[in-house]
Amino acid sequence: MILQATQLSFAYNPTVSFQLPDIQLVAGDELLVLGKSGSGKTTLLNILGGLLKPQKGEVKVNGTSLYTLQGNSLDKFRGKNIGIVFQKPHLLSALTVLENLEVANYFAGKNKRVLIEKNLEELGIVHKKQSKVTTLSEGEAQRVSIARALANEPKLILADEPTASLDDDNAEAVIRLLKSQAKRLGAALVVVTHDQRVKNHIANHLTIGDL
Ligand SMILES: Nc1ncnc2c1ncn2[C@@H]1O[C@H](COP(=O)(O)OP(=O)(O)OP(=O)(O)O)[C@@H](O)[C@H]1O
Repeated sequence: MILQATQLSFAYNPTVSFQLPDIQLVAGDELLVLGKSGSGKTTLLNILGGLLKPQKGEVKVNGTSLYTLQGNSLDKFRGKNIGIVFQKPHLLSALTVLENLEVANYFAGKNKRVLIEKNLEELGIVHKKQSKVTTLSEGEAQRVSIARALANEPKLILADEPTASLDDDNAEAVIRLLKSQAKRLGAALVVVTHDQRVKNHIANHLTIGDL
């Protein structure tokens, strides 16, 4: 089992709280998370990614219960095992595209230069590898953040609106890469989206919030 989320609940404050559905994914599984704006999709993804501790329940990734890991070891585990594509790219602005990806490798104790270049190629941005990330368009930066999420060959890939700022061709390339990498790595893939173009590519759907 790659991902096992059980009996999760989370509250930002007494009026904004969520009971979240159980999720079980094995290697190669793909899941699309749907739900209206504000229903808690990003919150769920952050909980699954070890970024937001739930008040109740458990998240197990590849057999490890995330929130039993303390501080540094949770960060290390995340770096090695979980690839997260954020809604807004979080890149290191002083660095180039390639350096951003190499830093991700470095912190996970990996060196995946060949894979990184291949992914950049597939995403149509390999010609930007020496560019500072501040010079990229929104869509290019989004594709770099996808390459970064995949750079450490994670077992769990979590993507929050990964195609939001992309045209049809690039949206297609992104979803193709996420799916092919998940398959190659024996990873599980969870995608949060409103994008109709993505809905047609992932059969397994989960709707959260009031139904
Ligand atoms: N740090 C926070 N403090 C308080 N409330 C928050 C916080 N972050 C999110 N919320 C609230 O929690 C709810 C769920 O937010 P979340 O971002 O998970 O929704 P979402 O389903 O991803 O929405 P969208 O589709 O618009 O991205 C929203 O009502 C939001 O205002």
